[in-house]
Amino acid sequence: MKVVIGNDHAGPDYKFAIVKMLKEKGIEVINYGTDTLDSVDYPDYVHPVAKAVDTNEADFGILICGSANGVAMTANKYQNVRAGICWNKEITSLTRQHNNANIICIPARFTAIPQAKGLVDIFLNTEFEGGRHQNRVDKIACS
Ligand SMILES: O=C(CO)[C@H](O)[C@H](O)[C@H](O)COP(=O)(O)O
Repeated sequence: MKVVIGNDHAGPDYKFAIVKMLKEKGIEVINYGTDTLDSVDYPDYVHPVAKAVDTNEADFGILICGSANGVAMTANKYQNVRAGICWNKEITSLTRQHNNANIICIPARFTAIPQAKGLVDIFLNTEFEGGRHQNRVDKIACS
């Protein structure tokens, strides 16, 4: 499994903890996020992640900003990206099971680091259910 990760200044510590966890599990992870707390513009760090997922260079993406809204809005501009904002376990499971999300967006300013690590673990280990949900996912595209 190949994972790409991006974050703005709200998320370096979250990113470091998540990357460490993934590497310990033997998962390949590429860091496109900023590594400092200096203020940046989140789209600059989202586009490389979304492009990698959109083109199937990566299996999954992880995006982190303060509220998760900005990174999700940017990533969902890409035709093959389904980015969902995840802040608890059940929402995270459903985002995979029902929506076949390929990018998890984590609100760093509204989750703790251990919680965020747990959500990533759930996201990467939950299967899409298909069936009626496949029909709905197929209708997301606007053209
Ligand atoms: O949450 C975000 C975008 O949805 C970003 O993390 C921004 O940082 C957030 O909008 C707050 O901005 P600030 O410059 O960190 O105050």
